[in-house]
Amino acid sequence: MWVTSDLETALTPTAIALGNFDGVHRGHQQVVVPVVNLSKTYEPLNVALPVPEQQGWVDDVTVSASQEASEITTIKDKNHIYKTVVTFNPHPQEFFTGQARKLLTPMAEKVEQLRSLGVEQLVLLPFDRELADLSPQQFVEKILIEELQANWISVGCDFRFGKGRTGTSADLQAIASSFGINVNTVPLQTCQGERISSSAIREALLQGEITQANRLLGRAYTLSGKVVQGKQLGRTINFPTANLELPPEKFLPQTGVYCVRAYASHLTPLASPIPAVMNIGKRPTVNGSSVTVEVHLLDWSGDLYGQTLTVSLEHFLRPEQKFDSLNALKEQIQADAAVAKTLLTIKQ
Ligand SMILES: Cc1cc2nc3c(=O)[nH]c(=O)nc-3n(C[C@H](O)[C@H](O)[C@H](O)COP(=O)(O)O)c2cc1C
Ligand SMILES: Nc1ncnc2c1ncn2[C@@H]1O[C@H](COP(=O)(O)OP(=O)(O)O)[C@@H](O)[C@H]1O
Repeated sequence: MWVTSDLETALTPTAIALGNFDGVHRGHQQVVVPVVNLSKTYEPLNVALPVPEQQGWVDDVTVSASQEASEITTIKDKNHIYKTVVTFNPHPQEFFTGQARKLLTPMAEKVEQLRSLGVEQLVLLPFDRELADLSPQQFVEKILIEELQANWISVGCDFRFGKGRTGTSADLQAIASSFGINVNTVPLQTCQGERISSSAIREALLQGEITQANRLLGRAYTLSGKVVQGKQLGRTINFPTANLELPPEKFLPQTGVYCVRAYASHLTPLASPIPAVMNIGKRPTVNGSSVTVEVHLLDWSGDLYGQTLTVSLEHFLRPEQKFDSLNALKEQIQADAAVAKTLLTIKQ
């Protein structure tokens, strides 16, 4: 997938899903998938082809700008409409409040999720004063049509854009149609009567309602990070734990103990996760001070330091407790592991 924050290097013409898409949840997927599924025979409305000078191909979860320039020219095809997600960076709310937001899908995870849906390009519009001041008409004309040569646009029905968030999805439809461009407006999606939204997923995660969060997401919530050193106490109680270093902006669920599946690409094919237990918390038993995320892989041993480990959350098991001794903690972790094995075996 091609990732760019520079409009001059965007691949055009485009079919665009427009929005913030934090979480890439089931509602977001309803907006993005029609773009991906757009018929291959769809005729481009225009064929102007500026050749990009910079590149940022992302073939795995790492966002980088290190690939070969020749790759762009290889796939550039004047009859091809690039299936594109256009989003804002930083999030407009972050720009206006100056406060960083915790994210369900930090950039690397968002890229991976969109890529797995079949998106070919992610355009990260730098959200600055100039962009914030564009009227809805100017935003559509300058950004979507002139710069990105949009042929087709998909948005959620609650999408707002342009100066002061004055533009609605109906305005987008009216403006775009004056240029002969169709807008697909997706109604709000619900799941068992509840609206699917990033806020509902955050709320469920904060309550430890993992099944509900996963249902709204359409997949299991994941945490992904590099394995770093801890206090090396785990091995002394026969429960070594891989300590995950997460992006600082990653949204964390309620603290406590979870039943998870662990994926490490260097160890197992992605299809074969390793059952595991995880603790998110301050570890009061050992007088820990900061929140850590630690994973013990069941019936497994090996060296994980420096590797990237991803865990998918399956069940919340219990809140974190302060035990009188390491031995008491060890007995509880044994019990947690037994419950996790049962839960994961039943589900498989
Ligand atoms: C499944 C599981 C459950 C845990 N539960 C608790 C707990 O209830 N209270 C606590 O203080 N620490 C808990 N921990 C964290 C341990 O205190 C921690 O893994 C141990 O101190 C070793 O950490 P280290 O190897 O990073 O030094 C748990 C860890 C795991 C893997
Ligand atoms: N089953 C396992 N689950 C997690 N880590 C394991 C396991 N077996 C071995 N390890 C290794 O042990 C390390 C954790 O040991 P631990 O004593 O808890 O040290 P630390 O405090 O540095 O995490 C992991 O980072 C990994 O390299």
